[in-house]
Amino acid sequence: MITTDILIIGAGPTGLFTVFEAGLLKLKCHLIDALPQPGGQLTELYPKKPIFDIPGFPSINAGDLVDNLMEQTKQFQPGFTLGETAQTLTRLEDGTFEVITNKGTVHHAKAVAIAGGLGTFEPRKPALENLADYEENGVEYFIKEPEHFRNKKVVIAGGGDSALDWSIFLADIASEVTLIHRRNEFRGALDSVEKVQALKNQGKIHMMTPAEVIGLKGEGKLNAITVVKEGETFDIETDYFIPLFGLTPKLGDLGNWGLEIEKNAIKVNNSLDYQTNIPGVYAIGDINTYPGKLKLILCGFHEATLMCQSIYNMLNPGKKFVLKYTTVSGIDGFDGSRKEAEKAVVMKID
Ligand SMILES: Cc1cc2nc3c(=O)[nH]c(=O)nc-3n(C[C@H](O)[C@H](O)[C@H](O)COP(=O)(O)OP(=O)(O)OC[C@H]3O[C@@H](n4cnc5c(N)ncnc54)[C@H](O)[C@@H]3O)c2cc1C
Repeated sequence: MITTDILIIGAGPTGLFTVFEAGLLKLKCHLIDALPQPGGQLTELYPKKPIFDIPGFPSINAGDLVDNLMEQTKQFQPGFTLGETAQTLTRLEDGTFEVITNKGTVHHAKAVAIAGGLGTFEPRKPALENLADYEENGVEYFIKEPEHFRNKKVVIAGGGDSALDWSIFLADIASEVTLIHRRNEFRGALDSVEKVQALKNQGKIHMMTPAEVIGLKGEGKLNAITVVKEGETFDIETDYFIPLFGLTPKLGDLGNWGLEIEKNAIKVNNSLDYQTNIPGVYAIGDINTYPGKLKLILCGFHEATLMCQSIYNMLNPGKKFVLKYTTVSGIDGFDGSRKEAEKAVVMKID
């Protein structure tokens, strides 16, 4: 069992920043995310897109922002359960919570922060008759551990950034990489398309376009796929088939936790602390709704900050807490008044 002060469901930017704000208050955090890596939409949907509305950064790539957030959380040593979905929430008699994931991991926490964004991202699956027979038996929708594919034959299908980027990455790891797309044009970044083209020319990636996977074969485990290309049907031997057709966001199990839901989002008390109708359960970032809600990264950061203050007060009733700033030294330009400044900036918790 994993025990923590705040269990954060969702390791997107909002969940990650919560770790920092909670850490300042000496509250320990553990994060669960359905995806195999942190970063939420930023990592999964637009890692290379620049963002222009993060205060202090005139422009920052989404992937770099996630790296920075991870760096910022490090000092508070959060725990991570990645690649698992929070499935059930139970409020125990003493007011604490038990959350169990789809893989049976049990978490115990004093407060729960749902930072689930648009919900879990469900992979779009190809319409293949016996697909379910091969899921986790050769058919994969996420690449959690690239080493898993070392010296294996891999077929990737898709025309977006994920399909291109993983084809490039696995070209150096797998014994054979085949990229199949039903159109001749790819939707991904030009740079990635050029890299794939170069690897194709070097014989490191086989590219098949326009082509489509129409069947899966193998006794118990996948060992071949059937492809149709320009009217011709043939089999390709492979160890893995990885369709990367994008992800669909779903509120999923969170919708069955007794939370007040409005238009696929969790209703919160915005004027105070983003608490839901279940005391001790909060919803922050894209997943919540209240009058005037804006689905922006900086709004998630703000909500996380107010929520942490509320959780601190809930867990420490009557304890005086003076929040000031996080910097204690290096304030350039302060001389005569520096003493006063330092007094003001020390975090005082008790
Ligand atoms: C193309 C695009 C461009 C954007 N550009 C900007 C921009 O320039 N500026 C800006 O401010 N915003 C932008 N946004 C919006 C921004 O990405 C979101 O506001 C932000 O990602 C919200 O962060 P979050 O942490 O609340 O949620 P998310 O980033 O969605 O992260 C939520 C995480 O929770 C996980 N999760 C959900 N349910 C569960 C569960 N039951 N169990 C386990 N894990 C779960 C998900 O897997 C996900 O990783 C953009 C969005 C898109 C799609």
